[in-house]
Amino acid sequence: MENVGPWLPDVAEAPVGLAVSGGGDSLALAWLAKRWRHHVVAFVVDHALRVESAAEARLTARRLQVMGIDARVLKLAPFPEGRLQERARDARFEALEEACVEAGCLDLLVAHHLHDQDETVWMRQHAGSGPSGLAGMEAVALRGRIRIVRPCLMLPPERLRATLRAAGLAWIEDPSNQNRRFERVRWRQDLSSTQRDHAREWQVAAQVLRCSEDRKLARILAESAVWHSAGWVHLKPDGIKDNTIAALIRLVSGQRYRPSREQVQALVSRGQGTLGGVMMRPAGRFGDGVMLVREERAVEGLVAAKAGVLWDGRWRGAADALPADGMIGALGEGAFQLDARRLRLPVSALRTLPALWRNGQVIGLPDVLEGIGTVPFVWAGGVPVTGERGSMT
Ligand SMILES: Nc1ncnc2c1ncn2[C@@H]1O[C@H](COP(=O)(O)OP(=O)(O)OP(=O)(O)O)[C@@H](O)[C@H]1O
Repeated sequence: MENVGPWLPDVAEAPVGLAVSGGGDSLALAWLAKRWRHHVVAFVVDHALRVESAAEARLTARRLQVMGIDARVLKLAPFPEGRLQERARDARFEALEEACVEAGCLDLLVAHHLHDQDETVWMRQHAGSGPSGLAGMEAVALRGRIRIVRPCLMLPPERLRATLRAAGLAWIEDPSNQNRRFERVRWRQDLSSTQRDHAREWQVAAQVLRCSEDRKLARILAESAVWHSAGWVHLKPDGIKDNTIAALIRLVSGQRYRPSREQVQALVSRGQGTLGGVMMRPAGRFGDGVMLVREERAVEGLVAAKAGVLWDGRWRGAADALPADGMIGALGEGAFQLDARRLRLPVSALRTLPALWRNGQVIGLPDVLEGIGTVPFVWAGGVPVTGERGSMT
């Protein structure tokens, strides 16, 4: 576990979180984790997509308790039709992140193993991914307010199952893991050991390349980009390159995914425009180069001002300052009486800041507007612009 640390001390206030589906891999990880530390807490997500899922989640929680592990079942609300696997994964991670924060966990262990990694790399190679994709899943990655840690990434699944058998423990076989409708399942069943070896070679080579590209990107950004606490970036002319723009679009939009290479190239050659929920245009009164600002048309609508709620994937309201009947939404029209010039902000950055609304009126400005804002909002964009990967170090 040293390779994927550093770890907080093993204390009750900061347990390590375990994502346990109830399948063999994650149950084996839970069993091993309990031997490694006293203070762990398991989260079992019930996607509520199959009738048996609630009973399975309860059974898994019981199995974990028998191992001496505190287990909590997180039941997901129904989600819309279409892109089922992707939606389920996103909703699962959101629920897991929320539960980790509540339980005081900084780290969440998931049980992806060597074969999962082979399949990921193989599928990405087929989809024409560059080094960033071919480098596969990271052993350590930041996601929102937690670290996702994959300690089993170098272990074949047989080892995990053998651990459970040796301990005399049972697990659940999810029927969707056999459903050949899903591309991953087909590769899981069909990849030969030679193909898996190829995938591992591509992965290692891509990881080395990705690391060095990440370092270069960090250097260029340090020299040419200025991040402003109101959620926008000024990028000097030397820094205007495809990879910097792609990374900054992801940062400013609060989204987890970068836009495609082709779209970024087209934007860079146009010199201005919108992409991925971000507007890029000449920096004007702020100097040479361009500014990247959240696109007003793309911001999320009003959300109820509940404790810790994330708005627009970018801003989180501080709990005790939010009135129960308030809503969080873009400042938008509420900005028209404010002097953006005096506040030293682009108008578009001002309009896309969060504000507290009630009955169509702004009742609280964000405290990033020094001197006039009173409502504490913290930047909570999901990923850092570089260095999100453990392999950077
Ligand atoms: N319903 C769930 N609840 C909690 N964690 C989950 C859930 N589904 C997946 N995970 C976590 O994400 C990891 C990867 O998910 P994936 O769907 O590939 O695993 P799985 O097929 O459920 O297998 P297993 O539980 O045997 O790892 C799991 O190992 C587990 O750590």
